[in-house]
This record gives sequence, C-alpha cells and structure tokens, in this order.
Amino acid sequence: MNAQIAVLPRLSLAEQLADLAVEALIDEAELSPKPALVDRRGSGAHLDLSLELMHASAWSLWPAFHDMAAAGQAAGQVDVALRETLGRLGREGEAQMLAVTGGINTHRGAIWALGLLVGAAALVPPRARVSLVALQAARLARLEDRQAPAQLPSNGERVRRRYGVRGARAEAQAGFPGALAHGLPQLRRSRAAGVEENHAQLDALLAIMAQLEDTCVLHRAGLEGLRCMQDGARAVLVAGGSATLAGRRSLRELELGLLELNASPGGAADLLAVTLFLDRLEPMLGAPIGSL
Ligand SMILES: CC(C)(COP(=O)(O)OP(=O)(O)OC[C@H]1O[C@@H](n2cnc3c(N)ncnc32)[C@H](O[C@H]2O[C@H](COP(=O)(O)OP(=O)(O)OP(=O)(O)O)[C@@H](O)[C@H]2O)[C@@H]1O)[C@@H](O)C(=O)NCCC(=O)NCCS
Ligand SMILES: Nc1ncnc2[nH]cnc12
Repeated sequence: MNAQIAVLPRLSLAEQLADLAVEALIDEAELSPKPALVDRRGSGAHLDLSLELMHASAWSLWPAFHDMAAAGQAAGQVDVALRETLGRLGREGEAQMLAVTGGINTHRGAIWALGLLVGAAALVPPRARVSLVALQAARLARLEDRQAPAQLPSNGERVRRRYGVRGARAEAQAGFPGALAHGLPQLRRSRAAGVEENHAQLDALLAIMAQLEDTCVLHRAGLEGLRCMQDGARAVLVAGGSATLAGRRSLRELELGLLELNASPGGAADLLAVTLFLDRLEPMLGAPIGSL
C-alpha cells in the first residue's frame, strides 16, 4: 500500500502570520549567546525570566497575533478603526501573556511591534516589499487609539521624560528603523560573508544594540548602561563580528559589563524578533528577495 503522504491543509493568511510572529519570538529567545538576555544558557540579567517562560509567553500570543492579522485582512486599509481593534486585541494579548507568566512582563513590547506588523502584513497587496509592510505599520502606530485606557506612566514613559529619548512607540511610528536599517542589513551582510546563521543573527542583534535607545536598559542602568550597550555592541562588530575569536572576546566583555550594571536590552531583543519576522515574511509575500 502506498504510504499516505499527509497533505497539510493550507493555512490561512492569519494563521501563517501568527506562526511567523510566534516563531520569531521563540527563535529570538533561543538564540545564544545573547548578552544579558534570556537564552539557552540562562536568564541573563533577569531574576524573573527563563527560556521556558519565554516559550510559554510566545505561544500564549498566537491567538492575539492571529486575530490582529485577521483584523488587518478584513480592514484592507490603514484606518482608526483598525488601529483601535489592534489596540484592543493587543491589550487582550497582554492579559493572556500575564496570565501565562504569572504577571511577569516578557513580551509587552513585542506584542506592540509584531501586532502592528502582522496587521499591516495582512493588508498589503501581493508581492509587496517588507518596507511597505513597515510603512503601513508605522501609519497605524501614528493613529491615536481613543479606546486605550489611561495608565500610570510606564517604565518607558518615565525614561523618555528623564532622558529625552524615543522608545518603542516612536520606533514603530518611524517604521522600525532598528530592524529595517540595521538588523536586516547586518543579517544579510553576515550571511553573504559566509557566517553561519546563529552568528549572523547575533550580529544582527549587535547592529540593533549599537544604535538603539533601549528604554529597558535606561530604566535599569541609565545613560551609563546605554553607553555600555551601544559601545560594547559596536566593538564586537568592529572586532569582526560574533563568529570571530576577537569578536567573541568583545561579546563576553559586553555581557560582563551589562550584567555588572544589571542592564538588559529587552528592546533590542524585540527588534531582533522583528528582524527575523520581516526576513521570513519577504519570501511569503513573493517580493524579489533582498529587495527590502
Ligand atoms: C507602546 C508600548 C510598547 C508601551 O511602550 P512604553 O515605552 O510606553 O512602555 P514600556 O512598558 O516600557 O514598554 C516598552 C517596551 O518596548 C521594548 N522597547 C524598549 N525600548 C525600545 C525601543 N527603543 N524600540 C523598540 N522597543 C523597545 C521593551 O520590551 C521588551 O522588554 C520587556 C522585558 O524587559 P524587562 O527589562 O524585563 O522589562 P520590564 O519588566 O518592564 O522591566 P524590569 O522591571 O524587569 O526591569 C518586554 O516588554 C519586551 O517586549 C520595553 O519594555 C505598548 O506596550 C502599549 O502601549 N501597549 C498597550 C496595548 C496596545 O496599544 N497594543 C497595540 C498592539 S498593535
Ligand atoms: N530574550 C530576552 N531576554 C530578556 N528580555 C527579553 N525581551 C524580549 N526577549 C527577551
């Protein structure tokens, strides 16, 4: 008898985009060795996080990402109604995440970033470039969510006021330059140079860290922590990247410096997940590869 070849049912667009978002979060968490972040070695600068918790958190967000993508597909355009639906679904996703993590904030920033992007990806035409997806996500982020409940100032809000820096909201409203202008180009440069995938992704994270105003780092370690992150990440890349011995030495120095300051680049980690999401979205959209 012929072996029955399992014919997987075609996934809907919303299911494919939710899969891509969750996979990006899991692959980001699994990537090692990331400086002062949760990875396969341990919890970095976090007493309350673990790799298992990051996995559970990522999976808990699949329904929210699915519904956000479905909302974008149904809307077919960027408008206030879609922005407010995404806001509501994002808050529901946050509640689901907190229920699974026991109240620990694992992916609050990632829900915002990837929620906007799956919604935008679902409304662009076939063969659109990822830069158009990011532009549509930025347009959504710039719209006011009148349904958003008043909240106490967040960690990000407090450090934005104190240091006059941007943050997650501004990064989205600018079209995720940390990923489009830094993470993705570095990922592709390292791949083109023959660097194996794990280190190409680490190099992408370092390119993001070298320029990001990460409010997690500022919240925990102020400007000293931000300089340690940016200068240390740049030093690894200047030394030849994470795949070289000199680069690995610099990477270890960066991690020790961040751990000493109790600084954790959670924002950069989110933008690495955005980078991985956009990198994998591109072939799915059918645009010319590498066209950004
Ligand atoms: C727009 C929101 C993201 C709120 O942003 P805001 O800056 O006002 O508030 P925060 O709560 O501080 O969230 C910012 C999170 O975004 C990540 N981030 C930081 N800097 C940047 C940056 N420059 N660019 C992009 N993203 C950035 C970061 O998130 C990750 O780190 C968190 C885990 O790290 P940790 O240090 O543990 O964080 P804490 O637990 O807060 O600190 P400790 O107490 O442990 O020291 C985790 O969130 C990662 O994702 C920042 O934390 C958005 O949340 C919002 O308004 N949501 C409401 C619902 C909504 O409108 N959703 C819309 C969906 S389309
Ligand atoms: N791997 C990670 N470690 C710590 N915080 C994070 N936020 C998002 N990803 C993270």
